[in-house]
Amino acid sequence: MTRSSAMNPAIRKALDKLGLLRDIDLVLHLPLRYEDETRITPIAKTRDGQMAQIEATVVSNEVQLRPRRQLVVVVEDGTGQCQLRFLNFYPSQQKSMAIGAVLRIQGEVRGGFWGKQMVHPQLRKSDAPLPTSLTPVYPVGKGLPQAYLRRMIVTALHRTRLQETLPEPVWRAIGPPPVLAQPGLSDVQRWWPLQQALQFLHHPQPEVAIQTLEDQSHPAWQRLKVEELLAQQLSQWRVRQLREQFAAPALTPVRQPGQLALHEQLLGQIAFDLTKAQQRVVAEIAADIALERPMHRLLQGDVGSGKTVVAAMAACICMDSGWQCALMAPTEILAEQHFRKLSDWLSPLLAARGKQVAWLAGAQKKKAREHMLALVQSGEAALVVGTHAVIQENVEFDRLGLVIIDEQHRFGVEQRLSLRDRQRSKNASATSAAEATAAGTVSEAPTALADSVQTAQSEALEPHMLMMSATPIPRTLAMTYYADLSVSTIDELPPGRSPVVTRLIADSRRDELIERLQHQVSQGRQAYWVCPLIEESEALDLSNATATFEDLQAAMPQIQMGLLHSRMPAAQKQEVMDRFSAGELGILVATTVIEVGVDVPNASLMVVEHAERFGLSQLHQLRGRVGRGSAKSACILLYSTGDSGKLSDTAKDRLRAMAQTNDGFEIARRDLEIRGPGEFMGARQSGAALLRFADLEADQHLLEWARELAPLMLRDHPHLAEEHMQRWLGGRWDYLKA
Ligand SMILES: Nc1ncnc2c1ncn2[C@@H]1O[C@H](COP(=O)(O)OP(=O)(O)OP(=O)(O)O)[C@@H](O)[C@H]1O
Repeated sequence: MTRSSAMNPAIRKALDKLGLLRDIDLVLHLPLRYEDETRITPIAKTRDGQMAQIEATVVSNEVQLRPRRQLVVVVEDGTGQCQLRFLNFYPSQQKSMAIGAVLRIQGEVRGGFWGKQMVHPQLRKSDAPLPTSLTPVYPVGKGLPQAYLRRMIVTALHRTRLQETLPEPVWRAIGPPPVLAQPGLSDVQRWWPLQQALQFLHHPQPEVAIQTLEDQSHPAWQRLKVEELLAQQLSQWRVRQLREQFAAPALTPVRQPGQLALHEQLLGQIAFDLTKAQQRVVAEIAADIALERPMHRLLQGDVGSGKTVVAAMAACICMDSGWQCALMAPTEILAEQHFRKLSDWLSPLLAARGKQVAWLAGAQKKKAREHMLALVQSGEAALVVGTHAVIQENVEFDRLGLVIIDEQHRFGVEQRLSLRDRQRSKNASATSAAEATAAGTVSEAPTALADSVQTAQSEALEPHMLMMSATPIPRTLAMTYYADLSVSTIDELPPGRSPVVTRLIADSRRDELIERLQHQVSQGRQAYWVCPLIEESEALDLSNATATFEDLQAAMPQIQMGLLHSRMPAAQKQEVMDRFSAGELGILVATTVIEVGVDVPNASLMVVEHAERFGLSQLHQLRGRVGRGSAKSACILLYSTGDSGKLSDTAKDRLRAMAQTNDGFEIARRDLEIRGPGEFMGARQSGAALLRFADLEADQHLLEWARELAPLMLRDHPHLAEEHMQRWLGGRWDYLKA
């Protein structure tokens, strides 16, 4: 598109904001709705609430001062009269509506005591020819006039000749796209060529039912949705293909003669047997990291399903193969918890091999950090656990084979990439030095080492990635935005868990609740009391939690309580957590720092204050802190209706969903329904292309088709596939490569 250099800056800004940079972007900017300006309706035939166009003569025109200053014009067309009201108007407008003027008037008709009325209708000269197609109404930003955008789009449509990227030979093997069955239409009639579909959607003929356009069930819309979904699937497949070109170390455990491998020793050491689901996902991960291309796998499992031990097994297999493993968590509390658990399990086993577990976190003292960095660099730290500190510039690994990221939602895509990219080059040099000293288990296993060194010599190796998430991803999302990841799902809880009972209680019954809680805690149960996050201010957050803590202490003086919030120094946080874990504290008052991963099986009660302020997945995470042992557990969602005296509909939906189900998948599905994919996915999708036209739930049948076609199209028609992605994703394609 050649943009005039004289373009008004506000318009330029609005166009940029809408991503309307090229002709094709304009052509793909489709109407929100349509207005029918093709017909004139006699006033007598207009209905209350209808958008109508009338043509009539002005019979009176006056400025009234009550109830406020307004221009009231009455028009008549021989079948009836209609009153036009303008609250803001220029003298020139008043003039153009002089008595006797014939006008074409468009607006919503309202019936009232004074007869038919239109408020702020649009006016046109009556001698302009009537359009022959419906008038599109486009999404416009601030500063972009609708009429201006309409003209730009007409020009762009005129200039653009779209090559058909989906001719029949492309999809012959899997059959035509399953566009909505329209009685009486053949497949071909339903499958509109793209150019025709776009022309039509911008300027549809008036005889088509507006309903099928606005609910997007019309074949032209279906065509567009298929296009969009296909572009998205193609890009995900491309990401996968690109990644598969990179090389990774094949992590195959090597056992020293006469000694069990680490992962075997770990199994012998933990106090429980892995569930079938845990065994299956360990096997899936082991098979994947044994390959010489980087694993990119999501390990999902509901809260409390036992992901940590699976991560530990993966780490052991990596170390058994002579490579280092890094495990990162989004908060210090969680990272520390992982560190403790993994150190308990593995430190003695690693010590016997001259190796250890290292700890890296932001709040660390300089000396301790330097010591850890040296261990990581020399390879003596076979396992490195920490927060974001693990991916900072100055952390150099000797030979990093596997990165495990807990709660991947909270790590930005860029952070993940930074780790991967730095490591890719680092591994290249580390492995090409044939003397690479591996973790003890393989230092005397020449074949495995020689093999991995050989593969690494010519190419850079990139570590395998395992992302863990306790927010299960609904199937439709997994098929679209996570299509570049392999997924392992722990779909079974460890035995002996009883479901958490969830109750909704109004804040007005707080005293009653405190009384019951006091009774339960005095019987030896432990409880969390969670205070809401106040987004605008961390300070408010803190004072809120502190105030609640003080109130609760005053109300239950004989109960030992602890307070936990994100501003506390790490050591103090740890001390409070330790005392709670050890059963010394009956109640832990906390902000959402405990949301992810905190594991104190003995705690069986949870109160979430102002539950209406939390998101659904977040509530599910919080609730997952109880019900982790065999004791019966309960979660009380305290809600407050605030000044308005009632809850918003979404808050009601969320709280009801929580009370109805404990199933993380069901909760994720409802969360997606309530929030939509953009918010649901948070960081992962910031800036990335979300679907504009297709709807993940409603258009699932089209999605399945696109998913089936994408790999075939890339293989058999790569040029058309490329053209298709360029058309739909344009500049956003680079981001998706991440
Ligand atoms: N197979 C098993 N049998 C019995 N207990 C198990 C089993 N696997 C894990 N556990 C125990 O279940 C609890 C929850 O495990 P873990 O902390 O790994 O869960 P998680 O999946 O990480 O949950 P969250 O996402 O809520 O943090 C832990 O106390 C763990 O020791």
